[in-house]
Amino acid sequence: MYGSPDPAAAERTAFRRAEKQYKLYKPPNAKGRARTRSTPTGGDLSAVVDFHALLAADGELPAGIGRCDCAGFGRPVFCFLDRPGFYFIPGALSTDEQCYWIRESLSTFPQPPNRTNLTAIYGSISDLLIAAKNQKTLVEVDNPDSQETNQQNNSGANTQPKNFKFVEESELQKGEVCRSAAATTLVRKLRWSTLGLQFDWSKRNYNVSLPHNKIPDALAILAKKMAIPAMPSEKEFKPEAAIVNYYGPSDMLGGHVDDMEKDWTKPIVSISLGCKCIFLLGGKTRDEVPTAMFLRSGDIVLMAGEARERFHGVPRIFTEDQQDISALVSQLSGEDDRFILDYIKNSRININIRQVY
Ligand SMILES: O=C(O)CCC(=O)C(=O)O
Ligand SMILES: [Fe+2]
Repeated sequence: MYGSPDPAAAERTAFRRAEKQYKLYKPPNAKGRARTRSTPTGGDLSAVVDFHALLAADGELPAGIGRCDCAGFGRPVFCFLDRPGFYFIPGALSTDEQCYWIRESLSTFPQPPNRTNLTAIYGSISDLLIAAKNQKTLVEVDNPDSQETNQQNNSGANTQPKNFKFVEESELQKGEVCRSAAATTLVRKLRWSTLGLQFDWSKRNYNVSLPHNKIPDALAILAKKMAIPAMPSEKEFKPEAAIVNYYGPSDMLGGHVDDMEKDWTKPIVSISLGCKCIFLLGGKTRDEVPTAMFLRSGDIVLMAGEARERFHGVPRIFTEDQQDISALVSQLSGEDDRFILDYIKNSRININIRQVY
C-alpha cells in the first residue's frame, strides 16, 4: 500500500517529482551536508488548487473543476471532472467541531485497545495526554508483576510485553539507567492510531483478531453524513475502522493507494484538522502527473469508486503560516487547552474513516 518497491524507479515518476517539488527542504548545515526539511523554500505554489478561494470567488470555476449537485446535502461540494469519485467539501466542520475532534485525537483515540505507532515500543500506554499535561515520564520498570504497569496489551503482532509506567519527575532516580521518555515527547512522536477494526501496519492488513472497540458513534454518524455525496441513495456506508495520522512540521505521507478494504464503491471519508497541507491526487500509476490542492482544518475529502485506485499523498505541512488556523487558536486559548494549542500550532491531524467489508 505505502511506499514503492524500487526507490530508484520511483524517483523518475511524475508523482515522485511532484512530491519533491512541494516538500520542505532544510538549507545545508555548517558542514555542508544537505539536510532535509526545515526552512521553507518558498516554492511555486501557483498550481495548487485552493477550493476555499473558489468558494469565496463564487464565480466561474477553472477548467476541469465542477460543483457537485448533491440534493439535500446542503453545503458546497467540488469535484474534478476527470477524476470521478473524488469529492472536496470545504469547511465541512465548524471550529467547535474541529476542536472536539482534535481533543479526541489526542486523548481518547490513542487509548488502548486502540493501537498506535508507540505500542510496539512501549506496550499499551493509557492516558498519554494527561501524563503529558502533568509533565510525567514513562519509565521501564524492573518488576514485571507491578500492577501499575501497562503489560496487559500488546495485542500487536511481533511485540513482547513491555513494562512501562508513568512517574513524576521527582520519582526519577538520579543516575539510574533505565529506558524512559517524557510524555510530552511521546505525544510529539505519535504518528498514527487505529480505531475500530485494527489495521496491522506490519502485515498491511486488518487484523480482526486484535482486541478493538467499535469506532466512536459520533465519528460514525459524522462520517455517514459526510459520505452522502459519494453514495448512491439506496446504499449505506458502514464505518468500521479509522486511521488517525499525526503530522509534525517535517512529516510527509508518501504516494500510495488504499486497497485493503473489500468494497471500493464505499468512500474513504478523510477529515483534516490543524495546519494546512498540500494533498496530491494522482492517477492509477505514479506516472500520471498529480493534481495538488490545499487541505485546511475542517475540510473533508471523499475518495470512492475510481478515485480509490488513484495514488495520493501529503508532501507538505505548513506550520509557519498560522493565518489559516486563527479561529482554532482563539478557540483553544483556555488554560485547559494549553497543551493542545501548542501541539496543533505545529501539527496536522487526519482522521480517515473506512468501511472494511
Ligand atoms: O493525511 C491525509 O490527508 C491522507 C491520509 C491517507 O491518505 C491515508 O491515511 O491513507
Ligand atoms: Fe490514503
